[in-house]
Amino acid sequence: MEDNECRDGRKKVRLANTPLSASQILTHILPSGSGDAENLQRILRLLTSYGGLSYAPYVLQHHQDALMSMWPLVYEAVLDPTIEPLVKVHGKPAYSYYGKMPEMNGLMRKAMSGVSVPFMTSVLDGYNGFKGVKRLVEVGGSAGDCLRMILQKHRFICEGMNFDLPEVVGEAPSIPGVTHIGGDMFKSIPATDAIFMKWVLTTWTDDECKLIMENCYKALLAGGELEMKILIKAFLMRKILTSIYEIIVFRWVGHRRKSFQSTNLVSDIQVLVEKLVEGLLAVYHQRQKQISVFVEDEVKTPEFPDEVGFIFSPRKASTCTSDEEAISANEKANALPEFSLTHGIKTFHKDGFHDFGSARLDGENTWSVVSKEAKALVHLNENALCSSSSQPTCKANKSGKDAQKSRSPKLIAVSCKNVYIWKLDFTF
Ligand SMILES: C[S@@+](CC[C@H](N)C(=O)[O-])C[C@H]1O[C@@H](n2cnc3c(N)ncnc32)[C@H](O)[C@@H]1O
Repeated sequence: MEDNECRDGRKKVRLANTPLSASQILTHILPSGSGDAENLQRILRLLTSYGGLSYAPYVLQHHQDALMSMWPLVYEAVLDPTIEPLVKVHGKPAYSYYGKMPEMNGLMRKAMSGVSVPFMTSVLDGYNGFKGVKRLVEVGGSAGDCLRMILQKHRFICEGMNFDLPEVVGEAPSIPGVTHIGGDMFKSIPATDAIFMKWVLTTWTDDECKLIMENCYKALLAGGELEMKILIKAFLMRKILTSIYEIIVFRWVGHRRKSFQSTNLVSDIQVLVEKLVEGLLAVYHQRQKQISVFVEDEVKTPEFPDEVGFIFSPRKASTCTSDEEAISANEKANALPEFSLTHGIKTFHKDGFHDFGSARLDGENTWSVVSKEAKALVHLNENALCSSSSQPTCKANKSGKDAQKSRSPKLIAVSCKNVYIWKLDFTF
């Protein structure tokens, strides 16, 4: 056999410019016939390049000496949780340490680009929750890849701000329409009308997350001309290398300032964060139990805004529109009742819902399946709620404007095999 040939069963295959399967590659590099093609395939899949990006920097980043050296101390986190292992080894928490090491910082940025760009491609494929947003801040946006992709898809967003640590944005590439802003999310976040945050809260403790979210809330208060309702949507996706990731979009929609002013910011935040944490835990635990649907106590009729492509957003989102247009559009779309928040999440088990998540999900191509399942879920919930009680809201839901007003969605999560959509609506 020539050097540029390999064997595929009985056939000889030329190597040049031909896609090769893992077993074909194996016969060429190990002509004795040994080796495991499936494992080779797995490694190749991990290292596949996507337009020049790959998971390789992520793998390298997690195997740097500086990070590996903390593993022998991991057990000490149990004995003494006051100092994390990385601080014990290097005297600083991770991000402060990276900040002093330009090479580590650069690798971190590349690692995030390698995992985030393909990930965001599939998220943006199915998510339309940015309609009406004009100014968008990404908190902890690293090199700005996610923001760039959001702005490329949604031309109506006039201004993008990538907010990250000064050492990180200092080296970030320039991106049309995006301003890189250095700062500390634990201190303050630039005023804006919407915030995108992905894979940031995962790093921090509950108390730290509360602080970050409180700053998000303040940034929206300072920047948002649209108020009344905070819409939080969190998308949790389980991916190959890690457990559960979070993506959150915060934004104001609707406008009714007077009802907002009557609420207490600190306790709202408290409840909001508790709900977020509870919601994340509920979704996580339910996933473990392979149960598909959770609905909070007081849900009457679940509302799925635009992330699954139906209800909401009557406005054409092709250009930067005026605030008035945005407000009136949002008013129509969000004729929601006064502020109400409740504690506690009840898990909702219903025979027949188990079929959710049974649809086959192939890797990245999950959103259309999620969308279908979400629609079916709405339908099932409406039927279940209307038929199971004499709730007056069910009747109201059947007719036009009243139906909109009677909706008081609190929390709903849909789980599929490896994707979770999670959202919370807070109405003021
Ligand atoms: C896991 S990365 C996620 C990057 C990006 N969101 C993505 O999904 O590709 C977390 C980001 O949070 C940033 N970060 C950490 N501490 C921060 C702080 N105090 N203020 C602002 N950003 C911070 C890091 O520099 C890093 O870019």
